[in-house]
Amino acid sequence: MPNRPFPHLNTPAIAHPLVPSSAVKKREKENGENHGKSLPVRNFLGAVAFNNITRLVFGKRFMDSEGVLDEQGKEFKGIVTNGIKIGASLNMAEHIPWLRWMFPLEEEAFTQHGDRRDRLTKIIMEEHTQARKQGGGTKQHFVDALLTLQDKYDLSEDTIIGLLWDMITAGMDTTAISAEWAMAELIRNPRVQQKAQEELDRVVGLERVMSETDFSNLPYLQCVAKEAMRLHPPTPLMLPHMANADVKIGGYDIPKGSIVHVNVWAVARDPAVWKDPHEFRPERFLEEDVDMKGHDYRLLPFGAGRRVCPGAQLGINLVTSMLGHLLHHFRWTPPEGMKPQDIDLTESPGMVTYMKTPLQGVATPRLPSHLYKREAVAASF
Ligand code: HEM
Repeated sequence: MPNRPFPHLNTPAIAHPLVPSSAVKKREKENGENHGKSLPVRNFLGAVAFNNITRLVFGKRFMDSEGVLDEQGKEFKGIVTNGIKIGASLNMAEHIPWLRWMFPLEEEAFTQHGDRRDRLTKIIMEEHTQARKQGGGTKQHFVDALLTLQDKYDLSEDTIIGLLWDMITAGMDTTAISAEWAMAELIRNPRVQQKAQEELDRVVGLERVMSETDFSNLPYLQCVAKEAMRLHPPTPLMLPHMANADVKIGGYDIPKGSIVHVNVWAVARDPAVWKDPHEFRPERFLEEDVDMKGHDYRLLPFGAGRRVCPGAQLGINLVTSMLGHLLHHFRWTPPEGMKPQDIDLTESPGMVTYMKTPLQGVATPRLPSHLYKREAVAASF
């Protein structure tokens, strides 16, 4: 398998996937002063998504508990940022052929980027190989799973590196964007926010933090995540597909070889299949259980068929977890002087659709203070 880039997701979805370490330190100091302040929600979600993915894929948290990046983390961040930059030019050149002359594919820049990415990934792969050799107690992260299966499935090093980075680019911004849209809807709809918090208080209580095992008892929270992904699928046109045969759909001829985009955004807002499609009303999914992992064509934020998102359940769990923690720990309101309905839901156009105006929110704690302590997480295997 070639080392496939992920151009659709390489758009600048989260402008700052990491909160700069200096900003985090400052934030730590100012913790008390944040009370009542309007916060850039995207920055925090971007940092959480980054940590989630690097821990899943590499078993590493490149940030310490203070939010400071280590050397590898800085290099990793540089590679992600550069990928976003050069990926955007590839997007344009691929999708608007008559503009290609304006966006030369910059082969040299791609080669350099690939080399830099491969260099770092190989170092991390070697660390995992050594750790596995040295002790049986190592955890099975995605990189270990691939390295263990390398011989059995004849996986080249290029393939492994490509798969690792597919996970990183596909799983990071999508989850952070989904959570940001959901939080925007929750601040705009205090009724929904309160109902989700009442459920959390009933199920989790006020003396511990939520965990993934609580999800099955939090049906309304799950509906909130689903309703957010119905109205705001992060990849509204999915990934480009190619017709492998001549087909006729809805009276249109699609010749073999055509590049096809499915507008899942429009399908999920179609008044012919959704009642009050523009209303953010999670209850609709309590009334009717609609699958969102590729089986019900009214709701396809993860696509469908053999190229369906392989990280769908993981993505749902990550978004549900972010929302659950944010709602359980804090009551969220708009910045002072702004009404909930004035939150700007304009989309920034692109293959990945993020909020044009980054969400700002005021967080008021709801739990006892000892539940806000930062837990140090081991940055090793
Ligand atoms: C809310 C979160 C997510 C959303 C909305 C989402 C959505 C999508 C969509 C729409 C596709 C294209 C499907 C198609 O064209 O038919 C896709 C592909 C993909 N996603 Fe996700 N995704 C999410 C999270 C994740 C996560 C967490 C991972 C892994 C860590 C992941 C890994 C992938 C990969 C590897 C592909 C490419 C599959 C292929 O080309 O065969 N995604 N995703």
